[in-house]
Amino acid sequence: MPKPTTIIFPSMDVRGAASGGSATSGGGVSIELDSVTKTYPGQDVSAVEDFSMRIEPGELVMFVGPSGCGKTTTMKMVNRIIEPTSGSIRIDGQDVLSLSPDQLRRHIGYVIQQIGLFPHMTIADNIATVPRLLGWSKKETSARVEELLDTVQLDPAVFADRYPRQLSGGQQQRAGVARALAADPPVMLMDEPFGATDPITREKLQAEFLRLQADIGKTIIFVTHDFDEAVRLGDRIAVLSERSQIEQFDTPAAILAAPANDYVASFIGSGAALKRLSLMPVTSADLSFGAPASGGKRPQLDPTATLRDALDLLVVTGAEALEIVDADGTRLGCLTHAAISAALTQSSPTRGAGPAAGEGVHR
Ligand SMILES: Nc1ncnc2c1ncn2[C@@H]1O[C@H](COP(=O)(O)OP(=O)(O)OP(=O)(O)O)[C@@H](O)[C@H]1O
Repeated sequence: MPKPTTIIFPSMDVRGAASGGSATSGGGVSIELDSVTKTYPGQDVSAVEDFSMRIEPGELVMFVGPSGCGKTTTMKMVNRIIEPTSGSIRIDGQDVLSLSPDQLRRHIGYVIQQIGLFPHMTIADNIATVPRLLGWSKKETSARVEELLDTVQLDPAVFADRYPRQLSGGQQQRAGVARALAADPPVMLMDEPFGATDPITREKLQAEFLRLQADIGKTIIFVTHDFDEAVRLGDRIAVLSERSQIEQFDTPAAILAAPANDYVASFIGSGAALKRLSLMPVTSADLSFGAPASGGKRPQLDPTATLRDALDLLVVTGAEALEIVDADGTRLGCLTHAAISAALTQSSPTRGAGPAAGEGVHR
């Protein structure tokens, strides 16, 4: 992949030179917001007030909160679609207010719910927009377009020359992600990117996105209304209330195990224990090695499955225990209801701590 013509985030200079040009080589950079406030003209109350947060390179941070709490305003100040009233924002240590907004936006991927593909341009031309603005050659640009269409699982032979209206909602969303990744930006801002898709497409896009992020390791701010989406995707979740006040900022496992207050607890909703089990691999429970009880055959589960999968299987089959067996057929032990309950109790992390051992199976 060609290198951007202008490097605006200092550490990207080093990484860009060393990357050798893979499709997904960018890595991420830190984002720091320091006492950021936004008061819209004519408004008495700020939409965002005194917001401070540091996001580590390569981290995927979810902003969750009710409609109107200031999630989008906070996020859009990072690429200066909205200008802060006061405070500072640094990307890779560099003050974004010192950069030209156009330059800044070419180095920050942006994906929104409405997708924002240009309707009169083909999918290939849509994806090529930023590389062209950055002065990449035709050959480099078309190679990049093809590579990205492959990355988001849209066959270039089928989709490159189509127009957005000739794609399904989920396909358009994938093309939107490809366009945001075109110039390999170190930072991505995603505003309810999967919000308009049906539940099945949404789950598929989330799974694809997790696989992609495991490779590309961008620094991502991802806005969602959906707490379950935040749990599934986020390295950390910021639960926000009015004026973007941070009620809790921690890993999904830590928030589920120890919500900071009633507001956060109400946001988690029912089923916190089940949500936590979906973050824990079966191997985080104590597996026992006794012989199968009544000689009957027990249902089997792969060690990559979660404790939530295990509980589902126990309930559906009515079995008293499951056998955990790896892909080579080696028996790792058996898993009981009691062991699942014990794993849940033992793994309760203290507030502010990282994920408990074995949690975080989604990444
Ligand atoms: N251009 C604007 N002028 C005045 N007020 C605005 C403007 N844009 C947003 N607001 C107000 O700022 C507050 C925060 O809006 P924002 O869009 O950031 O919230 P949000 O949490 O992203 O909401 P949603 O989840 O519904 O998208 C809201 O009260 C909104 O009405």
